[in-house]
Amino acid sequence: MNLDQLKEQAIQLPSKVVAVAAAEDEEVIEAVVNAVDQKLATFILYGNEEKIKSLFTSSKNGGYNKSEYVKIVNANSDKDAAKLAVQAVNQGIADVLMKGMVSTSVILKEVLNKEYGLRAGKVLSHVAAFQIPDVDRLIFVTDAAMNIAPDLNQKVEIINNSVYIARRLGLELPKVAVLSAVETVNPNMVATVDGALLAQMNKRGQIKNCIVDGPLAVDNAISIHAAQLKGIEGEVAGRADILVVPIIEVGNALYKSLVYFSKAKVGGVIAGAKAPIVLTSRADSAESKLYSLAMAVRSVS
Ligand SMILES: CCCC(=O)SCCNC(=O)CCNC(=O)[C@H](O)C(C)(C)COP(=O)(O)OP(=O)(O)OC[C@H]1O[C@@H](n2cnc3c(N)ncnc32)[C@H](O)[C@@H]1OP(=O)(O)O
Repeated sequence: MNLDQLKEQAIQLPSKVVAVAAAEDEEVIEAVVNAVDQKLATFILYGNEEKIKSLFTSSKNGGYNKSEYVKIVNANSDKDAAKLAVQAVNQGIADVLMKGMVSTSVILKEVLNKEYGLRAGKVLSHVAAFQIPDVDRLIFVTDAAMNIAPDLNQKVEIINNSVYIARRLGLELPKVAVLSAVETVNPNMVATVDGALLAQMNKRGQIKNCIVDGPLAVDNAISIHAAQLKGIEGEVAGRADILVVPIIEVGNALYKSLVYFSKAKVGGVIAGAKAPIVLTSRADSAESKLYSLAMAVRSVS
């Protein structure tokens, strides 16, 4: 499966309503126009109404002629836009939340709001799916965007969320590599200890529906040759589908390196909430935002 096939599958599903927080951004509007044209979703756009309309009328987006599929709701600030969009999802008016030109922490704080947010009693975490040139499968990376320095229990939930998304996308038994700098346990490196514990928890049935191994370095997680050179055996080494990073900085650097150095395509969602949340980086392309929307639609249906 690649991201275009994923998008095609999502298009076949009943259309979903997406609430966008602070939609006044060219790439966001381009993604919205593409999604509407491809019948992927309909939208409620929260933000500066005037700016949003002017972006629609810019030549690239071909005029605001999508009113049947796009509703605009004026908001006085980014925070207001985030709050209104979150509330729309909470109230079931929309099925998916999408971040526009609002900072990640502002929208996530609204998502975590106890009164009107999207908590579902689980850890929320980001799952990104990469289509990398010369790699024959999607590679999932988690968590590059939400949990800053997760502890062992949070890592269990981060794995569960990523496995849920991978399975929704058709991977029956995802192979999960818990990343560290080395593949042996070093008590001074928490990530190696957590990797070993998570692998054991998986063997004992405490983490289900996947095969977990760790600690593994990136090379022996994704390259069979590298794994063989180190004498690392097992079903995950060299064949990992999901890479679990120890801290957000590692995930974020891996995410951006794949996009900028390897020309990877990416889609991503936050899982574990009442509804999927599309949280791409501001610099992500309109295409990437569309893949993220497809991933969200696919994971909610
Ligand atoms: C990948 C492309 C996109 C990007 O590049 S994104 C850029 C990088 N990402 C970021 O900057 C966001 C990093 N994360 C954060 O800033 C913060 O963790 C975040 C999500 C805003 C939460 O911050 P705060 O509101 O300060 O959180 P806090 O620790 O004080 O907790 C407040 C309440 O929320 C809860 N909470 C926090 N993170 C959670 C999670 N992941 N899942 C479920 N619940 C969570 C936390 O337990 C606490 O609950 P309670 O009030 O004790 O009931």
